[in-house]
Amino acid sequence: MPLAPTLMETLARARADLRMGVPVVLRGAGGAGALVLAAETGSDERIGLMRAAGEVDLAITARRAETLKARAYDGDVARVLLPADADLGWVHAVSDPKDDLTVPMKGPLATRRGDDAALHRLAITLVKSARLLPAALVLPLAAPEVFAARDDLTLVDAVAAAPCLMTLAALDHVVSAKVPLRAAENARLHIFRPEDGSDEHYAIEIGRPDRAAPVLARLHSACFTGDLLGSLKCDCGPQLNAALARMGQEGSGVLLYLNQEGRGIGLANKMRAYALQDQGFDTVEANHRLGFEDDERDFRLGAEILRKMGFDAVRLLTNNPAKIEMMERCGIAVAERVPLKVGETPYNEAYLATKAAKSGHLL
Ligand SMILES: Nc1nc2c(ncn2[C@@H]2O[C@H](COP(=O)(O)OP(=O)(O)OP(=O)(O)O)[C@@H](O)[C@H]2O)c(=O)[nH]1
Ligand SMILES: [Zn+2]
Repeated sequence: MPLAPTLMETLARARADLRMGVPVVLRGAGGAGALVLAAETGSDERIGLMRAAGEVDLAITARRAETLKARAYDGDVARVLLPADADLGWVHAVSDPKDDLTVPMKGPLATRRGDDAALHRLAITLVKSARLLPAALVLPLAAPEVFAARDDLTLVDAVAAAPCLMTLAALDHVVSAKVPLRAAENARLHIFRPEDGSDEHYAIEIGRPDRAAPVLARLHSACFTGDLLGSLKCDCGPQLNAALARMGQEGSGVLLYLNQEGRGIGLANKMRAYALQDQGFDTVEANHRLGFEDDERDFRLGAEILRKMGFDAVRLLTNNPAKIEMMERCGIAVAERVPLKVGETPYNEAYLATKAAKSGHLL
């Protein structure tokens, strides 16, 4: 049925449903499946209905389980059993670390072992890609198709979805036009749109860089607080301006503005991480307590956009060795690293020191 949504399009629907607090159905190997509800957006009523239908687990990441001192028997995932009186407040307390210090969970939390956790893992991948807290309620279903049809829920083929979610979606060049900038009057803005319905990304091309030589390039990840508000908590705004200024001085360059806010966890989760930093945790610890890895960005994206624009070698403006490694691995040669040390303030001194100590940032 060519008019029916493809798997990738169904996944985009599933993400939108989860963000709204609507459950989705996964069909697993062998025909059995699961009903999935994001912990962050689920309601007491829907949780109650799920519990009435069977035994519900709360899937969390091993990172979050570590903070909660719960055993993760499934490697990167833990399946927490719901106590008899578990309600929405309990679900939020397990999935959101905001009150960990003031109202510690009365543990120990019991976790499931044995059987297969593939659907729980996929549930977490889906809620993460919806930029929600990485925690999901999962109810096993014997007949997923029947369940999905009854309540008109999005049905996802979980076996095919797992590899699909690992694959970088194709990017379409939508449009480009001149945008004269303070830093460089001869600038063009290009818009790239991923075919999986996720956020668009931008490229700012300064001058007409020679495609046969390494281009001065910056892979900038969106930072609403730093880029737009002038936050002193990070160095993003000054880095953005300094990179464009350098390209303007040299007369050519390309700045990719990647919509990977908060190192890929989204602005709401980044603000949750900031709130944890107010409690004394550093930038890496805060991500871990929320259940995320230090850095959830996919830098294949940057490489793909560069390639689409005709570049295969860069002089990369960065202090982050992971970006250099990723570029090389994706087939973009890094002819030179150009350091970008600007924007240090008393407020971001500890943040920059943590990045150097824990994420290997070059000083
Ligand atoms: N999760 C999280 N994200 C943050 C925090 N502070 C800044 N960010 C995000 O981190 C990203 C910064 O990206 P980049 O400017 O590429 O920084 P980088 O990885 O250190 O690399 P270079 O600047 O190239 O050296 C942006 O997406 C910010 O929104 C934080 O405390 N927690
Ligand atoms: Zn920032």
